[in-house]
Amino acid sequence: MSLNGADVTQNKDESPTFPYIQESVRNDPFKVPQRYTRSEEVIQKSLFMPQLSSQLPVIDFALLLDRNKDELSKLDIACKEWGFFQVRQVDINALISLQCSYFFQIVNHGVEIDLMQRMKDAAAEFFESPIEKKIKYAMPSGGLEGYGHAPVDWSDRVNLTIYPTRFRQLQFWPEELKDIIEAYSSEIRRVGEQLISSVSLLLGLEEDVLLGLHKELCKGLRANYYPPCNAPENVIGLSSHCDIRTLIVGMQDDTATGTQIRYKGGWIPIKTIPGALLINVGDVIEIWSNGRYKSVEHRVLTNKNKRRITFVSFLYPRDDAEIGPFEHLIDDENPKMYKEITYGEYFGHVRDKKLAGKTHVRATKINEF
Ligand SMILES: O=C(O)CCC(=O)C(=O)O
Ligand SMILES: [Fe+2]
Repeated sequence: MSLNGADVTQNKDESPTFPYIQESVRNDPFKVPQRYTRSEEVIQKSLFMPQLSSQLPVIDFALLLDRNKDELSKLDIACKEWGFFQVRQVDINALISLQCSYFFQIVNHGVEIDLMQRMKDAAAEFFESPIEKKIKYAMPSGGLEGYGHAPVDWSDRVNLTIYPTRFRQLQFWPEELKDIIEAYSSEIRRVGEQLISSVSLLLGLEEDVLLGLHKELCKGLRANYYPPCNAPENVIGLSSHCDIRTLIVGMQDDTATGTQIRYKGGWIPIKTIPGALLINVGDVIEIWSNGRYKSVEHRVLTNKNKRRITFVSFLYPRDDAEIGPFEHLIDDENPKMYKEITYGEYFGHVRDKKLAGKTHVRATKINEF
């Protein structure tokens, strides 16, 4: 049975049950259906390295805009060694509670704390509203946009294309989120464009080259909702994956953690500074840079008592953009690692595949053909 495209099944007393995790938890907070239970091997324990997660590089956005050499080289190291970093807003109140070392790493990404909070509040209100209201925006089966759920992961989501505006599918935009999505996305696009320009300089190109190669900078927004789980050690909120885009600008939930990055064969939990934006390198930069910068595997675990909402803004090229490695980054020491492909071909190749660590970018590696 299908209601507005969403998969809906009937249970014994004929009331519909929706395949959304949040609804399942609402109906029975103690139940963890078998299909979400993952093996111990898949779940793999997290490494307890608090000193490492708090060292996630912090980039000073204002200095980056001034093309400050030290900050650019910090960005270079962040992209090379971590693939993940954070940019933060100056917020004196939050600073007071921080360790001293962070005082020297204050950055200013310029996105108003109030705007970020309004995005969080509006999305929380949407997710907490009755299913009958949310289902109006349900992602059709096989579709990519709208209010959906991960098939085997413990999360629901709203997924939307934001830019270029002609690609928008407004029927999937919750009415009450429209204005805030517009305001938030425009700010995040500004931050993303500046970061891509900085990466362009680091790769030895003029600052507008990388953006130009996108043909048009496209942007998607995903709000992830991770309901609490009675057996968090048995489920995964979002399976291990690398993002197939250029650059990803995330806004974490300051009230609960869960996101982890692959580090030396293990997993380390990420804890961002309140007000920070979390940035990660996607496959497209890995390919363009011939592997100098890596898109890092990450995953999300869930919490027993707390729900968690995160926002991920994906920046990526238009389908006809070429994404082969730059010639000047290929030499005897750095042989060409990936083959030329258009972004559309790359996306087509991965869109129907399951989330699975680094398998996607590996498929474009020269020696795997
Ligand atoms: O929720 C998060 O922090 C990460 C989500 C993520 O990796 C994604 O949506 O691709
Ligand atoms: Fe991701």
